[in-house]
Amino acid sequence: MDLCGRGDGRINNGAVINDDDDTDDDDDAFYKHCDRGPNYTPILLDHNKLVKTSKGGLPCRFYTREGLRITSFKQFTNIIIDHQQHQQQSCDANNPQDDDDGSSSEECKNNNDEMNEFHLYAVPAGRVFIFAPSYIGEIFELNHMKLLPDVVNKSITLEVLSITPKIFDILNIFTKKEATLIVQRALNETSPSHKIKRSTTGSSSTSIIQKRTSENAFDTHRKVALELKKRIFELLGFDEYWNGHDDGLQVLRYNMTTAYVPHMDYISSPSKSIFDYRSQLKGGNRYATVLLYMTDMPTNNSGGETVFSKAWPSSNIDNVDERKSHSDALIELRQSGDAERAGIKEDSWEESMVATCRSRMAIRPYSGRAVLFYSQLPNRQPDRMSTHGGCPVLHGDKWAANLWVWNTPRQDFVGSPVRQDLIDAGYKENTNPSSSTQAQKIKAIFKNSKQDPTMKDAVLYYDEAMYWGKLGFNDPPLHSDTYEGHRWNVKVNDLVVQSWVIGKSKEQEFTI
Ligand SMILES: O=C(O)CCC(=O)C(=O)O
Ligand SMILES: [Fe+2]
Repeated sequence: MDLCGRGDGRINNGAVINDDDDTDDDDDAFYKHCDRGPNYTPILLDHNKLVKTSKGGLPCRFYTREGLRITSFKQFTNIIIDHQQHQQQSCDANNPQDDDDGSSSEECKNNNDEMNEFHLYAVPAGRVFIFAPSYIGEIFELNHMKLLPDVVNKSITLEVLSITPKIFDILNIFTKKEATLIVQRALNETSPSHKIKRSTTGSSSTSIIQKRTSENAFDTHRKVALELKKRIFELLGFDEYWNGHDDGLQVLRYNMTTAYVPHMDYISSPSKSIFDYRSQLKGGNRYATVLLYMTDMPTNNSGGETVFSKAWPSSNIDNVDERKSHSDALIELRQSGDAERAGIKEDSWEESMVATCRSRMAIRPYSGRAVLFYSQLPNRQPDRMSTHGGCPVLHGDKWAANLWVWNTPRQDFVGSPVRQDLIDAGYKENTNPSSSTQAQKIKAIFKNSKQDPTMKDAVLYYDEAMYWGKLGFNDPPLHSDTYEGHRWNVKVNDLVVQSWVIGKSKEQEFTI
C-alpha cells in the first residue's frame, strides 16, 4: 500500500491533506511515526507478527475512523468502494431531482470535500487505536461490529459527548437483560476475591479509602462478563480479546450517599515497581474506561451521575457566562435541601461533590447506558482532563460496572512491560502474590503549621488527582490510612507545591 502520512498518524486516501510540512522528508517522518524506537515501543502480544518495513523499521497498524483494522489491500479497496457508494447514495437521496447527466449529484460530491475524504489512521507499532472525534454530537457507526441478538438492526454506534476529555455514549452495546444478569451474578458471587465488598483503590488494591464509599464485585470469567469484554475490545479496535489487558468487569453498588471522589483511572507510577506504568515510554497503564449503567437515576434529585470535574457541560462549553461556579452550585444545593434530605452533612466532601456534580459535566445513568472515555492522550501522556468521579447517590441505589482497559498487558500477565533499569540496579520486588494484601497499614496525619503564607489555601491530594481535603490555614489536620510508597501531594491553585512519599514507620506526620 502506498500511503502518505501526517504527524498525527492520519492518512488520507492517496493524498496528503492539510500538510504544513510537505517536504521530501515526509516518508522518513512517516516511518519514524510508525517505529518510535525501543524506548518508546511497548511490546504487544502480536508484535512478532509485524513484518518489518523495507527500511527495516516496525510498521504501523492501519485503522478506519471507526476503528476497523485494515490488514490487506483487498480489504482496503473494498472499503473505499463502499465509502464511495455510500457517498453517492447520500447525494442521490438529497438530490432526487437530479439532471439526467447526473451533474448535480457530481456537484454535491465535489461541494462536500469533507465527505469525500476517507481517513485512515496509522497507529505506531506497540500502540493501541484511539478514536479521533472532531465535534460534540459526531456519530461513529461501527458497522463492522456484530449486532446484538436482542437489538434488531441497530448497529453499535458512538456518539461524541465531549472532545476534551474524549467521552462517547456507546449505543446498542449491551442489553437490559445483560444488565440484570450482571447484577444478579455480583449478588450471588461467594469467592472472597470476587464477591461484593467495600471498594479499594490504587495499584495495590488494598487501601480502602474514605472517599470511595461504594462496594464492588469482580466478574472476570462468567459468560455475560466475557461476552461484554470481547465486545468492548472489538469496539476499541483490538483484533481479538487479549487476556491481561483489562482489570475484569468491576461491578459497583452505591447505596444512599455513597460516592467515589474525582480521580483518574490512570495509575500514578509507584516510586518503586518492577512493572512499568509509564505509558508515554514503553510502559502500560489504563487508557480506556467503559462504564455500563444498570439502574436509572432519572432526575437531578437522584444523584449518582458520573461527573467529569474538570469539564463543562456541553450546553455551555463555549459560553463562559453560563457556566455555574462551584460556590453558586453549593448555595443552590443548600437552598434546595436535596443533600440534607439524603442524609449528607453540611461541609462534608460528599456535599461538596454534589455541588461539583451540579456544575460540571455529569453523565446521568440509565439502565443499558454505556459510556467510553480515555485516560490517555494520543501521545500516551495521562489525560488530566479525564478526572471523574461517581456522584453521591441521593435517592435509591445505583448499580454500574466498569472495564478498565490497558495499553499493554497488566502486571503479572505475559508480555507486561518491566523496568529494566530497576532490575539492572538489583531491585527485587516481593513477588509473593499475597504480599499486597499483607501490606502494613500506616496512619498518616497531614497538618498546616500556618507559617508559610503561600499555603493559606492549600489542598491535599492522594496521588495526582484524588482530592482528599482542604489543608488551608483554617482547616483541621487531615488523617488517612495509607501504605508505604504511596504519594500524597499538596496543591495550591492546582499546582503541586509539596509532595510526600509514605515511608516505613507505622504512624507518620507531614506538615506544611
Ligand atoms: O460510578 C461511577 O460513576 C464512576 C466509577 C469510577 O469512576 C470507577 O470505578 O473508576
Ligand atoms: Fe474511575
